[in-house]
Amino acid sequence: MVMQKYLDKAEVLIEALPYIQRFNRKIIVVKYGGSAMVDEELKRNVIKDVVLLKLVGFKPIIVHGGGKEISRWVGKVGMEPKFINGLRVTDQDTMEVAEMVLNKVNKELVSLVQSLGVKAVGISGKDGGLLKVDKKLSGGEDIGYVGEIRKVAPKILYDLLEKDFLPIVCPIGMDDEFHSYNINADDAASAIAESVSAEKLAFLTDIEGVFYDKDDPSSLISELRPDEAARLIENGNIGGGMIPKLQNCIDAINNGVSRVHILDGRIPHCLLLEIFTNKGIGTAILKDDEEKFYNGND
Ligand SMILES: Nc1ncnc2c1ncn2[C@@H]1O[C@H](COP(=O)(O)OP(=O)(O)O)[C@@H](O)[C@H]1O
Ligand SMILES: CC(=O)N[C@@H](CCC(=O)OP(=O)(O)O)C(=O)O
Repeated sequence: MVMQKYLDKAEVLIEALPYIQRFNRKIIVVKYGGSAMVDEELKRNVIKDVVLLKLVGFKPIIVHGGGKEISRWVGKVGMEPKFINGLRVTDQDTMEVAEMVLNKVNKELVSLVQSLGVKAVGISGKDGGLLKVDKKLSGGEDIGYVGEIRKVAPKILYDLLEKDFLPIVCPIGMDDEFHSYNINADDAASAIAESVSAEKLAFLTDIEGVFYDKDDPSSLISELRPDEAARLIENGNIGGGMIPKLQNCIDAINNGVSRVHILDGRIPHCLLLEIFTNKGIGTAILKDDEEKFYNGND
């Protein structure tokens, strides 16, 4: 019985080894969404996986959200959270709360990584001029201090990676006048992944992946090419926050990121399962010319 347990572990390791070799020294951007930060145990497990990726030689960068936590604090100070097309309407007061909360989440993640023995540095998109933004409108409507990323200056990330730090980025940027802007964390993650030509971009969210029918969990799609993903959006198969997420996946894959995944961050070790096993989980967005692994199953 005990022996079997170790044999199983050895099998897992043997399956993982080619992936460890293939991705050694490669950059993996992990977008860790607030919806997959529901409790401390879950957070610790997700961060443990990212730390492991670092220890076996990958170069992970975490880009995190915290939308739920921002809404909680906005409510605490007596304001009503408001969203238009998935983006938070961000007036001056909301911006202040959002920046405070995202910085708090950022440093909590830094503490977690450090507690697991890896050196981390938490920054926002303001640091080193990482994320330069313009004001973003939603369907022509002014939604306040919401940023559209115009330019990414990844030098700060390369410098941190070179010095062996794990960078943890929160989605706040600055415009040319040095005002702070709130950025959707999916936008920040894909822009950062593109700017460093990441090998992988993984979105950790609160659903198993992309469903063909948004109300039918048995309709999970394992692999999608950019044109298929665009068609799903056009045809109305996709709703809510999954629309900008999938659009970000398409943009990332069309702009130099080799592989993009949407994973259920609530599944223990979802990142490791996706990266180190042949089967994978969630939804992978493939390049146009990449062969599908699950031919016919979608
Ligand atoms: N076709 C679909 N497949 C999967 N999820 C979908 C689909 N259409 C809408 N959704 C919704 O999108 C949500 C994920 O987006 P969002 O809540 O913005 O995630 P996050 O907070 O992690 O960025 C899911 O929880 C789900 O309710
Ligand atoms: C402009 C905008 O909507 N910004 C987001 C930033 C945080 C975020 O995106 O967090 P999740 O990934 O957890 O959703 C917000 O204020 O909620």
